[in-house]
Amino acid sequence: MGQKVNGKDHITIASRVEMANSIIPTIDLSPFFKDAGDDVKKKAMDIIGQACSEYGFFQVVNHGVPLGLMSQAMELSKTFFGCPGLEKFKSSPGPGAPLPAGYSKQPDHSADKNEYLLMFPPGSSFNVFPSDPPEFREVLEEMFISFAKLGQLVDSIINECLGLPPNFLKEYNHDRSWDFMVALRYFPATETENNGISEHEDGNCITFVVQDEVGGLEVCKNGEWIPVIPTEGSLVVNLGDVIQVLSNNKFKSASHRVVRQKGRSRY
Ligand SMILES: O=C(O)CCC(=O)C(=O)O
Ligand SMILES: [Fe+2]
Repeated sequence: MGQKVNGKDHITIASRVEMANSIIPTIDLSPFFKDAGDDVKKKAMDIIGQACSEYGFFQVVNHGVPLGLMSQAMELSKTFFGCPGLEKFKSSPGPGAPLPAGYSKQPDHSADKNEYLLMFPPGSSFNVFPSDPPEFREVLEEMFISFAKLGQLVDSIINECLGLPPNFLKEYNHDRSWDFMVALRYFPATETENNGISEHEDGNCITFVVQDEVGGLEVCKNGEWIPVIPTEGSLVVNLGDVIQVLSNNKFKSASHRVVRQKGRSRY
């Protein structure tokens, strides 16, 4: 009997260690930007396919979004969210948008403790931009265009990983006018709670996340929460429900959440 208990304990500990060691895979996308051989691309696609089945999440480096632009957007975002509330509310959403484009703060009763600035594609009549910092709008618009390009590449990779007919996802997603981008600031945790965004799955195809060094994004795998460790310059790719359904559940739309740290905002 003693042995049986030991055996059981051993399995429990082993699986805990395995979970703690789980790392969301990082893939180098540079082969897709140059004339690399098909075998190099295939290797990258195999890892992406496996990450999509196992986690529904992966990270990418050499993704084509300029690193200088990413850090500039992050800095400007911190400057904007550091402005007084009255200033920020000058960019509150206008009427009629399907999502609140412009600046919003979660209401006090919400379990999610964050504020955000949401935008649709550059040129959308719904967009509302702050005038301060002055370069913010231009940088956000550039980021948007850069992410849209990366979105096309990732769509084509996922398309091939799933063995869908050529250009299936491109045609399926031909209307890009409802793509949106959000700059978020999560407030520091308090003594009693640390929820930034409650556990959820994204309902779209693909989400890209740039998180600062504070981190806090966690992905659920087999009931365990795996932190997505922030690495400078890398981007997180998160598959949503549409891909899970189109893949017949082969690829996951994983539950994820953001936990806040004490004493620091997270962007
Ligand atoms: O801020 C993050 O890391 C993730 C945000 C998120 O999950 C979402 O906006 O759907
Ligand atoms: Fe999400």
